[in-house]
Amino acid sequence: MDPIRVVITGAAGQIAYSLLHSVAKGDVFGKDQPVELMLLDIEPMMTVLGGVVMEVMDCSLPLVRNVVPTADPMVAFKDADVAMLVGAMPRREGMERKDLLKANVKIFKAQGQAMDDVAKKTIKVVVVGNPANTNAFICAKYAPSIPKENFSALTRLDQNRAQAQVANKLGIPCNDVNNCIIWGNHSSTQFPDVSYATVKVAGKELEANSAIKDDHWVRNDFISTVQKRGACVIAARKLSSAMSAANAIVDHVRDWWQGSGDRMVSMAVWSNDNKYGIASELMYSFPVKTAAKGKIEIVNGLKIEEWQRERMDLTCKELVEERDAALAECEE
Ligand SMILES: NC(=O)C1=CN([C@@H]2O[C@H](COP(=O)(O)OP(=O)(O)OC[C@H]3O[C@@H](n4cnc5c(N)ncnc54)[C@H](O)[C@@H]3O)[C@@H](O)[C@H]2O)C=CC1
Ligand SMILES: O=C(O)CCC(=O)C(=O)O
Repeated sequence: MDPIRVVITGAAGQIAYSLLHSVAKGDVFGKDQPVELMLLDIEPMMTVLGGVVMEVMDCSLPLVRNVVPTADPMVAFKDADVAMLVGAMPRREGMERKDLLKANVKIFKAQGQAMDDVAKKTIKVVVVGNPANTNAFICAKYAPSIPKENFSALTRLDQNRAQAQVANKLGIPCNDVNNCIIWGNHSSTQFPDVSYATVKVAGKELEANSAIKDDHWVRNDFISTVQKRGACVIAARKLSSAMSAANAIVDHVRDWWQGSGDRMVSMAVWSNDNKYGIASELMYSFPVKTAAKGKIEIVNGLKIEEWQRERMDLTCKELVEERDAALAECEE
């Protein structure tokens, strides 16, 4: 099989350090798919990145056909099939993710422009660097020759956090929880929702709500725990999540490349195809299904109650504000 060209930005940073091994050994694209790794970081990090390249080589992994460290986006994105856009400044304690907008959004403008010039038009892009949804919007906007459907932002970490909270509440393994949804922004306004989730308890498939039997928890503590999880990790580690973020990137891109099957998963995607009344031209997280190497389809038609509507609209409002601020920043 021919190798695919996979770009990882922020390649000298902490998330990439956890991510590279999984990508290189076939956890994302399959155990028979060779990869060329295009590792982008900024010029001052080239020595560190050189060390990362040595380590990738020293893993002696058969699927790795080439590793290219570079500080030049035009080199990194040339003919790229997939891009995992991690490189950006992380927030520190006390900041909201949108406080990073000014520092980070122009990175994604420049990378969108580079992709527009040199990447394959079929490239699949996941944006991780925060504020992830809005950075993905900017990246897509500045790559007009690439379909908007090829861009996404990571909310899988939030989905995994939600699944883990439900599993913990019921005392069951995480893989017995399915279809938890993250609506909206990867921020403290996000809406983690178990209304359509199913769980397996004592061998029986049940609706999550009937198994949990605690509406107050589902509408309050559960939501705020997931919303604030990133901040709690920062408070404890003095660094933002990295292992769990890398794990979520693997889940997101694997499901996009290999298909999600019958499961709904959450991805922030171009909002224009939604039937939930969410404004167009946003990167909003929805329940989606994916066919292998195919288009991401929003799962439309789920019944929405009033209390859900309010939360979905609140996070939408924040995304509209972020988008407008980002556009103003990019036009300066
Ligand atoms: N969406 C999500 O679920 C999550 C998002 N994040 C975000 O991911 C980003 C990266 O986090 P970490 O790896 O922990 O940060 P880090 O600081 O360890 O690494 C970031 C790397 O990006 C590089 N970088 C900066 N500007 C760049 C550019 N223009 N091109 C290429 N590389 C560039 C830096 O030199 C550094 O090596 C942060 O913005 C963080 O907030 C983190 C966890 C979860
Ligand atoms: O919380 C942050 O700002 C950094 C990491 C992150 O986005 C997360 O852990 O969800």
